[in-house]
Amino acid sequence: MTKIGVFGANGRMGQALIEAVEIEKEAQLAAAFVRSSSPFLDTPVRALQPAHSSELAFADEEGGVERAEVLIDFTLPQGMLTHLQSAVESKIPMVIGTTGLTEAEMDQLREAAKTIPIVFARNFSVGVNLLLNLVQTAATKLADEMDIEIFEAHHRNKIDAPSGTALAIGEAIAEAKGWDHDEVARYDRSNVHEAKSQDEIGYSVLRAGDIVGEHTAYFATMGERLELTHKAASRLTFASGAVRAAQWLKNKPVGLYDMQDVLGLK
Ligand SMILES: NC(=O)C1=CN([C@@H]2O[C@H](COP(=O)(O)OP(=O)(O)OC[C@H]3O[C@@H](n4cnc5c(N)ncnc54)[C@H](OP(=O)(O)O)[C@@H]3O)[C@@H](O)[C@H]2O)C=CC1
Ligand SMILES: O=C(O)C1=N[C@H](C(=O)O)C[C@H](O)C1
Repeated sequence: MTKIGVFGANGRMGQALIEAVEIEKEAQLAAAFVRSSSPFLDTPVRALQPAHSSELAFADEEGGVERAEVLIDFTLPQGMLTHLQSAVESKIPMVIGTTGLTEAEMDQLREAAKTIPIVFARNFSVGVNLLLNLVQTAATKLADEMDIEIFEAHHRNKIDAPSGTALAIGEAIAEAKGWDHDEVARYDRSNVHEAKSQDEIGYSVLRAGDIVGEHTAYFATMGERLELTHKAASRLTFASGAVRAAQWLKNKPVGLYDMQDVLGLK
């Protein structure tokens, strides 16, 4: 049995995580943390999740992390870093799915992984983690003159863009090509008045309605086009992956892992 603490428990992913823990027989919800200022503080988890089986109430994130054997964070970068500090102080392993981190914030995460075991992934679905391998195959096997573009679509409330997954796909392609991702990433063509070059990775973003998460990598040349697409139909997909990662991480040595480590895809 793995006792799990969820930060941002009232959020979209927080709610999906509570559901995923409930479904997993070998996991138990030890704490559902919200901000000190949250209107949900001290209200029963059942108020948001009527099917939840325990008497647990939403708890203040500023204390009590030691109730959990593994902590899970899908919040925002600033919140995640505060939660990470609590995890490090209490030496509790942490699964992190928060996206939109700057390089400096990533450095703090890497530093924390010298003290506690961490799984950090910008997408916890099995399909996307396989896609990261498939795009590397496409990038190395297809002819050099391919145009490479990445498209992502998400719900209207997503804040960061391009999505963490889109960037992970681009970074995987750049690695396979031997490119520096920062040098080849093209986020905006509105001021580029010239033809597309084959040594760049273009990104495009759509935000609309309730789209859970869709990603396509395009490899295109004259006469043919390969499109590799993943579509998530439910947040439970990511949440179940994160719970699986938490169970996997529980007894692992200190270090930084990703979902490909959890799934054995490396
Ligand atoms: N890696 C993956 O597979 C996936 C990653 N994500 C990522 O997860 C994150 C959350 O997404 P989602 O659930 O849709 O977002 P929501 O806005 O629904 O939830 C965010 C949660 O974080 C809390 N929060 C925000 N800021 C802080 C802070 N400074 N301190 C403490 N808590 C804070 C919010 O609390 P409050 O309500 O009080 O503001 C809320 O509970 C995003 O970064 C998203 O990209 C999402 C899906 C899959
Ligand atoms: O914010 C979301 O919703 C999602 N975020 C992740 C990302 O930025 O890639 C993963 C997933 O696509 C959903």
